[in-house]
Amino acid sequence: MINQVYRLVSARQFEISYKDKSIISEEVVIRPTHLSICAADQRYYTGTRGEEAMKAKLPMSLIHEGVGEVVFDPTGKLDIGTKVVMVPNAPTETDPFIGENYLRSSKFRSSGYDGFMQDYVFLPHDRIIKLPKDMTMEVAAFTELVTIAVHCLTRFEKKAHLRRETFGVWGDGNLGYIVCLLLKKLYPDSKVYIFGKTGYKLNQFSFVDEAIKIDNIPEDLTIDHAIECAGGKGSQYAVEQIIDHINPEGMVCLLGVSEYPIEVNTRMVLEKGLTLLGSSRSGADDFQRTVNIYKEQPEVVNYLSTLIGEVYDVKKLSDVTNAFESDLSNSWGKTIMRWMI
Ligand SMILES: NC(=O)C1=CN([C@@H]2O[C@H](COP(=O)(O)OP(=O)(O)OC[C@H]3O[C@@H](n4cnc5c(N)ncnc54)[C@H](OP(=O)(O)O)[C@@H]3O)[C@@H](O)[C@H]2O)C=CC1
Ligand SMILES: O=C(CO)[C@H](O)[C@H](O)COP(=O)(O)O
Ligand SMILES: [Zn+2]
Repeated sequence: MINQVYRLVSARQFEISYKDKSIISEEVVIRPTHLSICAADQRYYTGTRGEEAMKAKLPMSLIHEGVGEVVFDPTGKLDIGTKVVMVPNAPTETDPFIGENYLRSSKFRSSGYDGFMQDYVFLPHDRIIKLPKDMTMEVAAFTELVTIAVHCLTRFEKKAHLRRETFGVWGDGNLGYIVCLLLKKLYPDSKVYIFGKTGYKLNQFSFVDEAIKIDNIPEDLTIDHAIECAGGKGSQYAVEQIIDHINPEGMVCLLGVSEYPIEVNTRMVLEKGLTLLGSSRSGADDFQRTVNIYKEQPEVVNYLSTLIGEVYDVKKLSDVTNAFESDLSNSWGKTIMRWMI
């Protein structure tokens, strides 16, 4: 069959390409239904990812957050119409110590390898997770972002010391919201503070113990562990404040992506004996864990629906451009594309 793949060819410029694909294989054919825009896609779309990376990775289909429906399963295991979330990481080997998302040999969709902006996506069974039948698909669309938080907190749980009385989360956006929500679910007896820049965004964090503006942090406030979800240059300011307010031997989980190297006060990292734990992307196990949370704690899905921003019906390529442009000016929530192209 001929599959249409919608690729970014240069900043702000998409083109259609045609790929011949045989359906006589082990792979399941999925029709994407809801796609969600990540900050990483925006860095490619706007060209801010940097000239070198743009040159090396384009042309490339964007989007690594998405769900769809099974249209054909050669093994017959999945019924046609089954709603699934697609795993963007594609490992080519396994390692007993290194996670699939950290293996340098793994491919990641929409980072040098075609993403989900296609008519059909072809995936092996281990890259597909079945969703609950009654799942809100606009929320399911950004499941990959939820898996980032699940992955980070799973690693934190294994590596951090056991005093977890207070957590500080820096970044009053999508990822900060998800991390705070999961922290309150995982550690109901702990205090969770969100640190951000904007009053109306901080007001959305109704479930945290305190929402604090970064220019108004009490000097004597301390936290046991911190999660940085700011990104860009904001990561540097966030890490600076984290180091000031974290207790000795705390863990600083780094999630925000910065295009440029940021400065870190290593003297105080040493003096306080801090651990910096970077996490990037996620693996199939994190997706399964996340879908289990959706099933077992449906109130999490309700809270996540606060993050549904603009929802666009995409029927032609110019609708994709409109969705990306509008996402740039939306200050709260995720932009979702109902994939009807
Ligand atoms: N590690 C990983 O695997 C992943 C990392 N990411 C990265 O995480 C980051 C956050 O993503 P996302 O939540 O979607 O983006 P958002 O833009 O929604 O959130 C970032 C928020 O942090 C705020 N902020 C900026 N500087 C500071 C600061 N010094 N202290 C506190 N808050 C600050 C921003 O405010 P304002 O907009 O006003 O500047 C914004 O509200 C991005 O860099 C993204 O690329 C995303 C997915 C996966
Ligand atoms: O968003 C992400 C995962 O969800 C990562 O930030 C993204 O994969 C980084 O990739 P790139 O190097 O292409 O910017
Ligand atoms: Zn992403």
